[in-house]
Amino acid sequence: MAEENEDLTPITVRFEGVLSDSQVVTGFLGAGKTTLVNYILKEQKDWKICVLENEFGEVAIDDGLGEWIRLGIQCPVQLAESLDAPEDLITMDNGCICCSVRGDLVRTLGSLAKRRKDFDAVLLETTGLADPAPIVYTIQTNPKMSDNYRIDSIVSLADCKHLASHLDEKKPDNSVNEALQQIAFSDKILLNKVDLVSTEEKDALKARIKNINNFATIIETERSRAPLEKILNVSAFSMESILKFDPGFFDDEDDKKIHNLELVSSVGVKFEGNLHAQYFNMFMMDLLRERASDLYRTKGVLSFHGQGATKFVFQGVHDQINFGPAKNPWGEDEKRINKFVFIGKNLDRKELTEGLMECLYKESETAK
Ligand SMILES: Nc1nc2c(ncn2[C@@H]2O[C@H](COP(=O)(O)OP(=O)(O)OP(=O)(O)O)[C@@H](O)[C@H]2O)c(=O)[nH]1
Repeated sequence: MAEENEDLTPITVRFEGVLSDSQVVTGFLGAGKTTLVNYILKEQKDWKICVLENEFGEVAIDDGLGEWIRLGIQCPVQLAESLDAPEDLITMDNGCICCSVRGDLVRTLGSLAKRRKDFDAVLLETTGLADPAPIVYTIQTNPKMSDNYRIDSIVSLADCKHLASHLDEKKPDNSVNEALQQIAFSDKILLNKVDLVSTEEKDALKARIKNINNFATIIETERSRAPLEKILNVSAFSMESILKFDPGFFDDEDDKKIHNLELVSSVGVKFEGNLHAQYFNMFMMDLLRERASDLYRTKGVLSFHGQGATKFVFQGVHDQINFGPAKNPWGEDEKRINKFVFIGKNLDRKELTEGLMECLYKESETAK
């Protein structure tokens, strides 16, 4: 607790190299997360990476506790200090990362922040049963965290052989299907263990994943060996990344309807015009009040009436939304196309589209 209150190194500039990237690696039990982490540590030579692993297995079963284990910092240059010292081992309060570990994550990342010069990035490997949302919340909502870390991307391992059955699993009322949630949250999905399935099985799973999260990039892998440039330092989570929406995302609506067997799906909405700031705020407030728990990810690129060429972007996880101007304004000849992405449960495309279009600014409103 004492550590949480300690001051961290002051930050002068954000998003310009002083922050450490943090990569969240998630995926169901046995999907290949550790294989990915080992592969990254072995193959990449440019970054000093610190790995945090949240174990929830034998330790948890034995004594009800899990542990954040700092596995070590891998770097091209030998570090002076050993990270195997006992004080580097941080014990969780209780249970799984998605339930109660936030305090420990803050403490761990907080103490690591003081040694930021020793590493460039943090890899957080969740347990196979973790819901990634609390990690995102922790890093984004705690100022000490958001001043020191930015989430580069959420990478999910999908086991080609077993994911479908995990997705099919019916959970008791009100409990989440973790496998589904991990897919819904991800920016990058590694379709792993392709060696164990036929092309047809693989394609079927891919279609199903796209139906849940059509926004994430899917990369087929064996032994988690994804091209590093596609998964590291990709800024896939950032608000700016939403400006790089796959143009096809908004077009193949029919395709998404066909397989809509899951409750979780992705909906893209785009239309031209300027939004009425007040109406849009009201729309979002209502939506989040009623549906925050169903909305895993939201992203948007917006043009507002009265804001000149400023392009706005937002991205959110449940009810926590980051909103602000994009790095670059609207181009002189650029059409003011607003784009929105929603990934969540029970999404109604028509309702979302109509609700958003009602937020359009109409010239008649200032005519009087
Ligand atoms: N056939 C095959 N096996 C793989 C592949 N990738 C990983 N494995 C194996 O799958 C098993 C589980 O891999 P891990 O990397 O430990 O999976 P994990 O997601 O970290 O597992 P948990 O920590 O239990 O959640 C290991 O025996 C790996 O060697 C693959 O592409 N093909």
